[in-house]
Amino acid sequence: MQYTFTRPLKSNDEHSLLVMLDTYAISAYFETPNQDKKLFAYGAEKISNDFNNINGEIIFGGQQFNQTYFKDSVLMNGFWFLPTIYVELTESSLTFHSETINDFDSWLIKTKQLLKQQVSILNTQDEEDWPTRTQMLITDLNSDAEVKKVVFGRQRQNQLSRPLYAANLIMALSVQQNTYHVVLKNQNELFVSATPERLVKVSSGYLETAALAGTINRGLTPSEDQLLGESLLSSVKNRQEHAYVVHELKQKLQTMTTCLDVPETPILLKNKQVQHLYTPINGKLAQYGITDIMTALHPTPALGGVPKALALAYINAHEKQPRGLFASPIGYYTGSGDGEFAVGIRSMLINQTTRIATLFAGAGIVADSIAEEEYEETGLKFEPMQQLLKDYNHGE
Ligand SMILES: C=C(O[C@H]1C=CC=C(C(=O)O)[C@@H]1O)C(=O)O
Repeated sequence: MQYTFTRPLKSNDEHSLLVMLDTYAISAYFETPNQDKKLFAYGAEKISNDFNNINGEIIFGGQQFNQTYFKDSVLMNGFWFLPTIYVELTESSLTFHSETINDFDSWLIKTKQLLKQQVSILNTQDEEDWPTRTQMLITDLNSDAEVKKVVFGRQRQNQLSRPLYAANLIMALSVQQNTYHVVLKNQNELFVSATPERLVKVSSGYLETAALAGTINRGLTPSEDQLLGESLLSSVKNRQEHAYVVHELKQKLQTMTTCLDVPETPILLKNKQVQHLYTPINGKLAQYGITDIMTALHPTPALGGVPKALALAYINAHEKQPRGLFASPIGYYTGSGDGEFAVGIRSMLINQTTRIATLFAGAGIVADSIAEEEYEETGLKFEPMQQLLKDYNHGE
């Protein structure tokens, strides 16, 4: 971009940058799990619902899960934009990029006060028949040898008393450790995710992805937590669920990378509410850019199922609502083919006009899954966003 400069980070920069997100009709925020990078994007020079139709120095956004139309939403049907301004924070520095503004500090000074307005949840609606439908899926998996795994999703709607601010949400997200924090804003819609799952990161020809599938709750004490982790690592059902993901990532990436490193056994990745089986996978890319990898991998068997086509057909036919950006790539890519995409799970869509927050969760179902356990697991997976709606009032 025309104007770019870097300076040391000042103590209130981050706060001001967060508040600025709400003053633009279109904006985005992307924070990595180890917080080594925080990206802020403001305003749009170009917009498209298809990443194939937009390019530029850096593009932010998300792809819809599949072609199923998500009613009354622009964001959820695929939303990509080239920002007017973007800012990158590292631990100690700030880099500002803009096509039109050449004085960052006088732009930032226009920041309004952070507004703090209490929000309450007026009512909550769940898909109460989900365990029954999941039991039907388990029966189908046991009678149809061809379908091995389906990641079955559910949604929960919370009616809120008032609209929410992206800045307050992001501040309140800080309790969710070891996860990406992503917010995409378009007009009256906000998509928010505290996802532990990376789809892919590409940096100077080096690729990092991971298999993340297989879940158990966290313990109340360190020893209980360790026992739960050990039982997850030795669970045949969870190892199978996980192995499908590793196998497919390996297959897809073998022809697209060199020096592909796929560890034999998973380790544990611990979040606030759950712990997962996790296999980090790395490789070198000779000719492909990040969007090629995204297209090849999405949706992995951690979000769709095995075999992919049959699982997606099942999801389309049996989930109650389209997914939109749930379980889809969200993040950014650059003109040189680098970038990072997380997967939009542990997520919600907020419609500021209707004041409905729709929460999303899914679970990998295999033949020996137990419907009630999967219902509990998806309940835990709602928690990061359900908690966020409660914590919102206690934000800064
Ligand atoms: C689909 C979700 O999680 C996926 C990622 C990690 C573990 C999963 C599992 O154990 O089922 C899911 O495959 C979700 O959180 O909504």
